[in-house]
Amino acid sequence: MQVVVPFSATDPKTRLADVLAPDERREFSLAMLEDVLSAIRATGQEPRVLTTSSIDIDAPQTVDSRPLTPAVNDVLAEGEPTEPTAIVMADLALATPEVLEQLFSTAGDVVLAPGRGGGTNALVSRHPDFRVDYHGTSYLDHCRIAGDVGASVVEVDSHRLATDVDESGDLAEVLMHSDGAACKWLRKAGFSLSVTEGRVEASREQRIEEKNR
Ligand SMILES: Nc1nc2c(ncn2[C@@H]2O[C@H](COP(=O)(O)OP(=O)(O)OP(=O)(O)O)[C@@H](O)[C@H]2O)c(=O)[nH]1
Ligand SMILES: C[C@H](OP(=O)(O)O)C(=O)O
Repeated sequence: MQVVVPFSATDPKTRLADVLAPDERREFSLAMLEDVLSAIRATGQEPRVLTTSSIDIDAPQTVDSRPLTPAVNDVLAEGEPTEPTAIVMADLALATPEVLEQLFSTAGDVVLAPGRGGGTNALVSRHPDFRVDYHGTSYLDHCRIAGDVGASVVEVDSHRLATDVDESGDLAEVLMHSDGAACKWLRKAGFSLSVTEGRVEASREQRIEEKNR
């Protein structure tokens, strides 16, 4: 199986801009990528990163500056017809080898791990004609596309794979359910769990320069 991890290197995680500065978003994205690559390697697979520009990581990488959908569709089109392809997003900071193994070993022409909010956080394609169409309700779109090419679809129901880290509310999930590089990065940056009106959230201690203003 080829396992490909798409990664946006230039201006990643813009939806976290309310809580993280641009450099911090880049660092935090790389920490999540590190966690995802480690979890994939622990399943025995060797991941390849599909990145928008060259990055300094210890993993094979392919640079493709085009948007996500055409870049991934080229990977699917160029794969060996007999070899399954897995696409695993780089912002799955809660991913473990166990849930990835479940994804990789689930039988089906197209195996989808939906994200909360309509996305497709990870998939395996064993069908030569399956293609992706990311963003919006991509989970529903991928079910339809699979149906159109006559591919069977199986869903993997996993909290860890459903939790992609997009918005500030998702940071609490990382602090609660991970102890990897992304969690450590958040703690070092001053984030911790707090409970406000019965809701758990990740709040950040005031930075020293702000306190001194
Ligand atoms: N290769 C590649 N990967 C992408 C691209 N856009 C997003 N990704 C990756 O695809 C996954 C899902 O990304 P999104 O959450 O939709 O986008 P994001 O750039 O991480 O965050 P936002 O700017 O907040 O939308 C993450 O692993 C991203 O790093 C792209 O244009 N090319
Ligand atoms: C790539 C996109 O991610 P989201 O924008 O849902 O995080 C999707 O899964 O379609």
